[in-house]
Amino acid sequence: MTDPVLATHGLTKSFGAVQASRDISLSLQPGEIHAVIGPNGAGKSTLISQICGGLAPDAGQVHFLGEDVTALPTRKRARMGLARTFQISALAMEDTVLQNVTLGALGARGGPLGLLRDALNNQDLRDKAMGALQRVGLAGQASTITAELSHGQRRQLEVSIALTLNPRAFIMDEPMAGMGTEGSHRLTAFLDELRHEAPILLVEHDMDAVFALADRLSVLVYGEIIATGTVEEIRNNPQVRAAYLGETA
Ligand SMILES: Nc1ncnc2c1ncn2[C@@H]1O[C@H](COP(=O)(O)OP(=O)(O)OP(=O)(O)O)[C@@H](O)[C@H]1O
Repeated sequence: MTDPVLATHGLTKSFGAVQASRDISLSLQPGEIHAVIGPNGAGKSTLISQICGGLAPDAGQVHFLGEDVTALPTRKRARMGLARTFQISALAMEDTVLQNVTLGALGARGGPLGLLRDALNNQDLRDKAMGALQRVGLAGQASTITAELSHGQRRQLEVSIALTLNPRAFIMDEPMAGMGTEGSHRLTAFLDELRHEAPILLVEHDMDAVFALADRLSVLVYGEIIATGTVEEIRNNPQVRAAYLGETA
């Protein structure tokens, strides 16, 4: 097996008496979509926060690109190319699509945020932003006010911002949330292509999308990974069916 792009080793995190992560070890291979599924409160957000640097684990490590990044702040992990897209959108709704991506690209460069107006007029940054918009198919909406985008287009916009980071791995927190059936289908096709840019750790409740996309799934229940495997293996795992999938699989 090739070296994983991202791996956790024995991540453990408690909040008082609640063990939100119990000895979680998982990996993300090049080109792979690895989905993490589990019921509400299973510990998915806690896991993502530890991977991205928002929460420090009580024990365990996070390795990214072969480096132990457990002690690095979120910002440094992001600069290394750990690109998170958010469950709750952090887009500036009153700004144009291009402005949102340009500001994202500026953040990636670590430039002074006090010079926003300069940044928006900086040709290099604008070119980089337009390039990212082209890759997600949003170049035609560059001058659109972000609030006017559909849910699916907002997700594409978030990904285009992430693309300006030169991502080496995507961490996606419920990208299908709030999408209609058609939007989910389109986003599914989009993510299927995006995996070639960088592998995706996908936390998602939409099982149709998960089953269509995931090379591997890990099932999280009460802070613990009870199974990791292919879609077929997970669908047929009696423990998973009992704990989570029920009859929907
Ligand atoms: N900051 C916190 N303080 C105390 N308890 C917390 C905190 N964050 C999470 N928890 C608890 O840890 C457990 C896991 O929560 P987490 O939000 O990670 O689950 P989740 O799988 O992301 O849930 P959902 O699918 O509903 O978003 C829950 O019991 C939750 O109440």
